[in-house]
Amino acid sequence: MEIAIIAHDGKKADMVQFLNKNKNLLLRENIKLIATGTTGGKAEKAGFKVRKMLSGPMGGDAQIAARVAEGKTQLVFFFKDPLASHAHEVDINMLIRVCDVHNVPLATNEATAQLLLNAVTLL
Ligand SMILES: O=C(CO)COP(=O)(O)O
Repeated sequence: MEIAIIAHDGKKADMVQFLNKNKNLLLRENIKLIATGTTGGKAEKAGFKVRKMLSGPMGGDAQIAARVAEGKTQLVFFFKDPLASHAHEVDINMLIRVCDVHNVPLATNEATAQLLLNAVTLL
């Protein structure tokens, strides 16, 4: 299963904490992580193997949306910062829309991500 991880700057520390908390599951061989550039770099530093796309503002969200549309990414954890504005808001909304179009589970906060990941452990 390919899982995309994305975090806005104000949520990157939370994402790393979430990844570490769920390390046992996320390091399983059948789980592949992809990420927007900077988020992926942080995850790598924490010891995760991650396929990195471009940074979000440079098109990384759009690249992940394309993988969702192509059926390559099955789950998206997107820790959005609702208190910041983003130059690439259209890309962010496009990724959310593409997940809805293709019925791909998308968590936009940590609590939802944890619930989804708990469900993955039951698969
Ligand atoms: O901007 C982002 C998502 O919209 C995240 O991108 P980075 O992981 O490259 O910071």
